[in-house]
Amino acid sequence: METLNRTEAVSLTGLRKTFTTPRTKVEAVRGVDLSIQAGQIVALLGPNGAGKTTTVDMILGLTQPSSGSVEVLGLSPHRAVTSGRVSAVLQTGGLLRDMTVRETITVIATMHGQAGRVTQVMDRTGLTAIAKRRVGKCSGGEQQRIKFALALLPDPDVLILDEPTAGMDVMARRDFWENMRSEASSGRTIIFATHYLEEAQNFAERTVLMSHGRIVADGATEELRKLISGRTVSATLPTEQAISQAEAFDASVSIAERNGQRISFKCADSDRFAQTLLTDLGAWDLEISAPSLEDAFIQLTEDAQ
Ligand SMILES: Nc1ncnc2c1ncn2[C@@H]1O[C@H](COP(=O)(O)OP(=O)(O)OP(=O)(O)O)[C@@H](O)[C@H]1O
Repeated sequence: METLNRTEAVSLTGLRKTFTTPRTKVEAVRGVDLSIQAGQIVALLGPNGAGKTTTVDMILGLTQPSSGSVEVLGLSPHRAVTSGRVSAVLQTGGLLRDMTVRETITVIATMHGQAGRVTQVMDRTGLTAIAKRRVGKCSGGEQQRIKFALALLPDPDVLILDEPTAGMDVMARRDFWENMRSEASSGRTIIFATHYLEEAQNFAERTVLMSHGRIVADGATEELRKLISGRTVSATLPTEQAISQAEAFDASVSIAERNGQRISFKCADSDRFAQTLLTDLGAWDLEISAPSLEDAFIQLTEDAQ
């Protein structure tokens, strides 16, 4: 049945999860509202303990919210997952070590009634070359690729990945994301949790930053990248004329803060700008700083208001 939200892949409303143990209460997710449209690629970025896994688990129906609601493709998580329209690559969840790679893919494919997709999925995930290898002999990165292949078997509309490159070296990470890129171009909605800003930058069009169970900011990853790539250069300048000349250095330079002759400039090319300040404009006490991820996001949210 068509619903009004037919272009909405995931909708989270007032989502909360509190884990209660005999000793403590952990508010893992503290009121998350999030709407992800079909076809978007979204990074859930945040440090350890931010609540990313708990959120992903609620989207997949693996954990029940304490309050709030989750809809996936207009369905309950359970219905969306059992219909094969949503699948996931999770941090936990074991593979059987004694089976070969091909056996693993074939068994799960058969269970889903997708035996015809085994060869295609193995080719697409680069597993054909290691088809006869026992899973227990596969590297961490190869095992992640197997999980990725299993997630692709039902040909899902929504693919959720919880730190999919954990345990991979740099090369394996690069290969993995290249693969994902081609999956994304086929119009799937992809949501992935990561600790790495770089992964969000390289892959997601939208980044949702979580911290302490809340969404701290939500915006276009490109905007974030621009904010992060800029630098703040602070220096004391001798004259008003030197300050004006510094401001005219290039179009990216602007004054962020001024305290007498002590000025903080924002700029794109900090190395060249700093050199000009010191050698041509007689500046001293020069400091260069990069905005932290949190700083950048605070600015993003302020800009959005
Ligand atoms: N089953 C549980 N029982 C008690 N506390 C839990 C449980 N699961 C998660 N937590 C706590 O909830 C908080 C959020 O954890 P969660 O795993 O969602 O964060 P995360 O952002 O995914 O972190 P990581 O990047 O380390 O996976 C943490 O403080 C964690 O210790």
